[in-house]
Amino acid sequence: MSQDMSIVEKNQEDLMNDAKIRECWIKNVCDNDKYAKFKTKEIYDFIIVGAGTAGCVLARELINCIPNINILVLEAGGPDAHSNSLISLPCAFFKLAFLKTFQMNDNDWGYVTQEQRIPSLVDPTKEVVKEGLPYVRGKVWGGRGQAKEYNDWAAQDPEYNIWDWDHCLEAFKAVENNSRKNPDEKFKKFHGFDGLLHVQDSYNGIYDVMSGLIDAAKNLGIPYNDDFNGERQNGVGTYQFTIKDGRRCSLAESYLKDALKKVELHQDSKCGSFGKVAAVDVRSFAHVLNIIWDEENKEENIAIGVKYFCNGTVREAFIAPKGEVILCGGAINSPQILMLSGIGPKENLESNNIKVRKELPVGRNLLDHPGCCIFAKSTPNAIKHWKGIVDPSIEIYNKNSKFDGILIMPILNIPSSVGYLELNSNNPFDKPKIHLNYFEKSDDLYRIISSLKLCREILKQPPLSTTYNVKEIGINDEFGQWCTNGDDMSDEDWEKLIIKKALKMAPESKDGVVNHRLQVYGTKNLRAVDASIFPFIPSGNTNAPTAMVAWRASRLIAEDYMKLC
Ligand SMILES: Cc1cc2nc3c(=O)[nH]c(=O)nc-3n(C[C@H](O)[C@H](O)[C@H](O)COP(=O)(O)OP(=O)(O)OC[C@H]3O[C@@H](n4cnc5c(N)ncnc54)[C@H](O)[C@@H]3O)c2cc1C
Repeated sequence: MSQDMSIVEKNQEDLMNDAKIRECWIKNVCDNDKYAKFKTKEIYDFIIVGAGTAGCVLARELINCIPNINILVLEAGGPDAHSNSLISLPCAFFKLAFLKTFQMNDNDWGYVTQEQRIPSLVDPTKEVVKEGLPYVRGKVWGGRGQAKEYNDWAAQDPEYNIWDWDHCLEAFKAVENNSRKNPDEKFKKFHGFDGLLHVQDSYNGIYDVMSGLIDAAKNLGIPYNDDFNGERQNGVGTYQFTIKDGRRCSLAESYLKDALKKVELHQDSKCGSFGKVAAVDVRSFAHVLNIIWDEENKEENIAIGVKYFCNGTVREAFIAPKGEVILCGGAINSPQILMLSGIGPKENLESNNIKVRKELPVGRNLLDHPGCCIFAKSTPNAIKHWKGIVDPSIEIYNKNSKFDGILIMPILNIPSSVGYLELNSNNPFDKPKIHLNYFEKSDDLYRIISSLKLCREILKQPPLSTTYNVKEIGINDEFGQWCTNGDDMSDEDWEKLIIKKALKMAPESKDGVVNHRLQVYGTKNLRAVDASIFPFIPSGNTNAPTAMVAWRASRLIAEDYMKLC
């Protein structure tokens, strides 16, 4: 490698300044300029791109697993305390989405998906067209699924065994800090109590009407479930939330801030002065543009650092020997960075004047959980919030809204339709084209329509219909357009209503982009560790599975690093 890979030398004054800046970071005050002037050359053992769920867990786990390393975390957004305070409100997403306010602030990437045209389920000779959707993606420091799904990850090849349910459960438990009161042995088998991701039962307890909703579902033969992250995922019941003291528990708040506390000074044995600071540095408003490759060994695609934009200038950060660049930019941005760096589908790269270093199906396995809402009025003040599941492939939950009533939202947890994304241009600030392909496969449409129909039946059941005077008032798409209030919807009406709108871990022969150790095929020193690597999307909310992936990845990275010592 061409760079001078000696560790950045710091004198004692620098270290004191570092400590001050670190303190500032912990208080959520960032001052990039001040920081930048103390660095002569930016060299780190690990460069993590993105301080979202995966980046925060990974930074904390690596700094604690591997002795004497330093880590740079580059995040395009800012610390979360700077951002919209609604982020920490447990139920704010619905408000944000409906009001479209989230996309108007700096904590979002402002993506809009491509228009969709799919064959009609009712009349296959026709097409149903739906325009692009605002696609919220967090730009800020930042359910689990079923055992079978992780065993499917593992079944891809013998070496993928490290992702079977037992290994994943170990990681889920390691990150979890569950505060359920008096957990029984069965609960303890599936949950952790010492991690930093706080999980709790509904903050407000169970309202009468929630019990009413549960009873209404039970009337239709749906069994009760008191732990959707336990042995089975189907049934009706209340969810646990990643909340601490009434606020959403962000991984930045827990994992990243904990990572920042660890600072070790290592003496340089030759001159006796301080040689290395082992710590995590986080740089906000630092947009990574592309990977820097070792141009002396072109064929090997050796990552040696990243180019990033911060405070109006393009900067470079490099990795030390044995170091790695780790992409944690999320399901849209990690593929985009790879493609901008020459790793991706040949046609899309060449049409954007990007030299192809390695042809891989980057961005071709884009999976998501589309949903739809059904609203019903009830007696005043009956509901605050509640969440439950009926079937692991379809999730139904409700939240309070501007009227007294229930909002039930079926979500397609196991979609058959697969989307993709592609570069719009070779400009790193340009948004990629996102093709969600929601409901492209007719069984997705069939399942979501069936679940909406089931919701209507639940709403008609006592005690909802009797004690709470619940009456359906309409169905609404994901971003707030009222579509209908009819009882007499034809199949065609249902269809029109609903159609509105990645880096796979797998063997290379099966369209994989990263291997079982999350290393990008055809490259060296480069991994992707985030929600983009799911080979199949877990049938639940994806935050905890992403944290689990990052925890598992930290162990794999540490193992590989130690082997090189
Ligand atoms: C609106 C919304 C609501 C959600 N609600 C829930 C929920 O209630 N429960 C749940 O379990 N899951 C939820 N999710 C999903 C959850 O947020 C994701 O599963 C999780 O954040 C994925 O983690 P990640 O690390 O892959 O990506 P992210 O958390 O998105 O992190 C990626 C980070 O990388 C940064 N980044 C990207 N590109 C660059 C670049 N070029 N340079 C520097 N930094 C970059 C981004 O700014 C971001 O901070 C929700 C998602 C959304 C969008």
